[in-house]
Amino acid sequence: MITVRVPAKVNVQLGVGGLRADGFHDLANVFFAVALGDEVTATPGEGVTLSCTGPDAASVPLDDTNLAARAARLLAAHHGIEPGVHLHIAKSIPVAGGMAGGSADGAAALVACDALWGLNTPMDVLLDLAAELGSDVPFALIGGVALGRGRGEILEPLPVTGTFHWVFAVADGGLSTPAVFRECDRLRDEAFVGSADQGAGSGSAATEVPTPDADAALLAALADGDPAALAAALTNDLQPAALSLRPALADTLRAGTDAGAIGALVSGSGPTCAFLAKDAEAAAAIAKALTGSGTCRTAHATYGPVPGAQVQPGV
Ligand SMILES: C[C@](O)(CO)[C@H](O)COP(=O)(O)OP(=O)(O)OC[C@H]1O[C@@H](n2ccc(N)nc2=O)[C@H](O)[C@@H]1O
Ligand SMILES: Nc1ncnc2c1ncn2[C@@H]1O[C@H](COP(=O)(O)OP(=O)(O)OP(=O)(O)O)[C@@H](O)[C@H]1O
Repeated sequence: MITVRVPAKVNVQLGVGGLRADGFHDLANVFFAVALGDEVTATPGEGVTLSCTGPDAASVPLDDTNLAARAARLLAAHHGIEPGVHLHIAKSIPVAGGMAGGSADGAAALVACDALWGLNTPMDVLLDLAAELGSDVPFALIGGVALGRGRGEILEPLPVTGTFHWVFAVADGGLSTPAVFRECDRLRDEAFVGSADQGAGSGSAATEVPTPDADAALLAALADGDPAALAAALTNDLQPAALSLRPALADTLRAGTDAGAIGALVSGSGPTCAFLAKDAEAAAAIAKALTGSGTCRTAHATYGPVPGAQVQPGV
């Protein structure tokens, strides 16, 4: 039996470039791995079977569409073997929450099956398989803090000092990642049509947005371990789209700021909201205030960065 612990992520910068011909967007995506995570346990079995426990377990598909099952099959196919595994997902990461929960389980299943089947697959091969599964999956393998370029799968680990304290406000119900990217494009096209420039280009502003760069002030804040500077530099180009689809998130963001958060943003494609706190004590107080605020289902205090998918010793 192999148990792998895997982190959720928050994007401390999510710069979204133009819509590509393949339907993806080029990103400047600064991933940050947090201690809030899932555990995936692999035991020998026939074929690939799944089970899941946790508050959101009813929303997790237990068929071949589950990213953990897809990961097990992809790894077996890569090595030309028949997969034999039961995967149990102990789920703490909110489902469809913008924290890459499914991607985390995919990464954890790659690592767990690799160990269970004694394959010793090199990390660069695991990263390629992870990128086939989804744009967020490679980061869940490495964890820490990293810049993701391309559609988010081309990773460069970033230097970071110390520990940052976070609070995550979990919403009722999820948001579909493709729907949020589509809304981002729609808002960009709408802004273009309303601008004085209209008529100058092809008429689709969404395809013409240049790919953003990582923000130098944000990278310095991470390297210096400076929460106030990081709070000031947090940005998410998907936030207007998430707020457009779920206007009540503005109340959640305000409730966290009113409770003392030094920074607040929508996590990835949402609807989870992320709050940076000045220390662990402040994070606990903000989580308590948010939980009682009526603007979210629940809130968790946590910290990071933490490593990516890791086999748990002796389990
Ligand atoms: C929003 C983020 O979570 C930020 O880290 C990611 O960009 C999303 O990553 P993910 O959930 O792993 O997404 P994927 O499974 O690769 O893609 C799902 C869908 O999201 C959209 N998508 C995703 C990544 C990207 N760079 N551009 C996109 O437009 C596309 O419509 C794609 O079909
Ligand atoms: N292991 C899994 N855990 C949760 N959802 C999964 C899993 N595998 C597949 N899914 C499907 O993927 C959808 C998105 O789930 P997920 O929790 O990964 O969203 P997310 O955190 O918003 O993703 P991201 O932040 O990467 O955009 C779910 O609604 C579910 O149908």
